[in-house]
Amino acid sequence: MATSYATVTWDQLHRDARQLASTLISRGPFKGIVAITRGGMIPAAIIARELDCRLIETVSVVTYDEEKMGEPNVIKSPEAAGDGEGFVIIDDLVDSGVTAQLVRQMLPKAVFACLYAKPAGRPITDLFVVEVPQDTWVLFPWDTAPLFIPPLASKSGGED
Ligand SMILES: O=P(O)(O)OC[C@H]1O[C@H](OP(=O)(O)OP(=O)(O)O)[C@H](O)[C@@H]1O
Ligand SMILES: Nc1nc2[nH]cnc2c(=O)[nH]1
Ligand SMILES: [Mg+2]
Repeated sequence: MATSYATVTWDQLHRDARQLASTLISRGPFKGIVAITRGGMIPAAIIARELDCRLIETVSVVTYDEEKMGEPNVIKSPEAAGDGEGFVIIDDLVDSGVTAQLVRQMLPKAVFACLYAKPAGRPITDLFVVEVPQDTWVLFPWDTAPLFIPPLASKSGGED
């Protein structure tokens, strides 16, 4: 169970995806992108725009039910990417690295890149943007909504 949470805003995610794209430029050109659904799809769309890449394949791996980890289950394979040659795999993050490892086995010649990496998954990546502590759960913009917080001085806010 995570001991803390890190919230990523849309702005931050966009900046981090652009930074990943600028690093990927020197590893390309790429024939296409393989997005790991669902979390990799928005980062992949931003990177595809920056790299002027229009061939996007997906691979669907179901590993987590909310914060609970289970056995990874591949429900769609990345047929169009062959053995991965000329492709870059994009995900939002690596945590244990189980999802990344499974996809790398399917696409051994692809480059693997993600926005955020926890220490256990970091060695499986070729590229990532920000390292996150292992016990922190990353909250993505699609997981969250702005919430009203009462002022400290209000009767219902602040100290109990
Ligand atoms: O390194 P791991 O421990 O395998 O965890 C990382 C994976 O977990 C999350 O996906 P999730 O399975 O929650 O599915 P989603 O992308 O559809 O939300 C995240 O998007 C990564 O794909
Ligand atoms: N949203 C989210 N999904 C995950 N899947 C595995 N680790 C994480 C995490 O830190 N945040
Ligand atoms: Mg995912």
